[in-house]
Amino acid sequence: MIIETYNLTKQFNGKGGFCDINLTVDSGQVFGFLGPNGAGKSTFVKTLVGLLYPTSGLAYILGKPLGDVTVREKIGFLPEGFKYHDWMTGKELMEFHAQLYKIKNPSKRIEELIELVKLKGHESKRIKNYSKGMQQRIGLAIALLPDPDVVFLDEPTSALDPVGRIEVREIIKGLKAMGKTVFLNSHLLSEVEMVCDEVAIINHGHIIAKGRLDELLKKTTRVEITAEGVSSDLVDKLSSMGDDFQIRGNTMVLTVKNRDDIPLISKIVVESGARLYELKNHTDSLEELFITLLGKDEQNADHH
Ligand SMILES: Nc1ncnc2c1ncn2[C@@H]1O[C@H](COP(=O)(O)OP(=O)(O)OP(=O)(O)O)[C@@H](O)[C@H]1O
Repeated sequence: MIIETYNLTKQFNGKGGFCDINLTVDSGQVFGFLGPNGAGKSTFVKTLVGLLYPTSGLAYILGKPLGDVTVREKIGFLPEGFKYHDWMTGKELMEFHAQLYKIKNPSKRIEELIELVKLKGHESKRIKNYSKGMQQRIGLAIALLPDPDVVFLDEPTSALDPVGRIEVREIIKGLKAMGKTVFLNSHLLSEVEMVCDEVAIINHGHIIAKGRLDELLKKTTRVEITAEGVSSDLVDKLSSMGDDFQIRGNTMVLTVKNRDDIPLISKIVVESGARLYELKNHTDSLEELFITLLGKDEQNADHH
């Protein structure tokens, strides 16, 4: 296990931050940590990389407790909106960070990374002349300098244009292919949907959903059935098969946990004697799931 947290909590004078987070991230995963602004994503990552001290709970990175110095050498971190020494050139900035990481003979590594983040030809320009996207990419190269086993990226694409986003997405996929674990903080859901294996959704410092992306999305298949001659018996049966059952005229709508329930639903409708005109299903995108879960959490909220 690369990351394990047990009731990990960080609060600032009893407020903000995050609370009782239990997460595990397997080796080689791209893990998406999602939540609206102020949900606690950055505080969580800063706590994991050792920049903030937790209020309570336990966590292990690469099997070692938080703050272990040997682990810090194997962690890469791209902070959100980091302000670099902008009078330095890209190459100087990387050399400076290589020194901090105590990397011996870093020239080859620096060259490879500059290539990887597509800054070849720009390495002798000063950071202040870099575009936001280039600054983000040099930050990514710095995060990768120690050849980390796990890399934490806090909103790596928020400053980027669509082309830059695709490039960062490709880099993340490349890291995964190299067997690295990537922990990605983001509020850009479609991005996460394209690269992540597992996600956790955080709201007001609490996890409101987590799991494999494909399974979370499977859980919310909306089925719309249009039929005539619907008996009350059929209504009873269908309403017990899923959540949020509604009936409007000839149309019944329900949410089923498992997409594989759909053939069964059509069988039940037909066998009840009703005439089935249409059966549509719609699996939520991550964005729709996110909005639904946040909405439910706000309704049930007793934590804010
Ligand atoms: N140093 C601090 N002192 C006091 N409160 C803080 C501090 N840092 C963060 N918070 C509070 O903790 C909560 C979580 O903030 P955090 O920055 O972790 O959220 P986030 O999900 O990363 O949001 P964003 O996407 O806007 O960066 C917020 O309510 C924030 O105001």
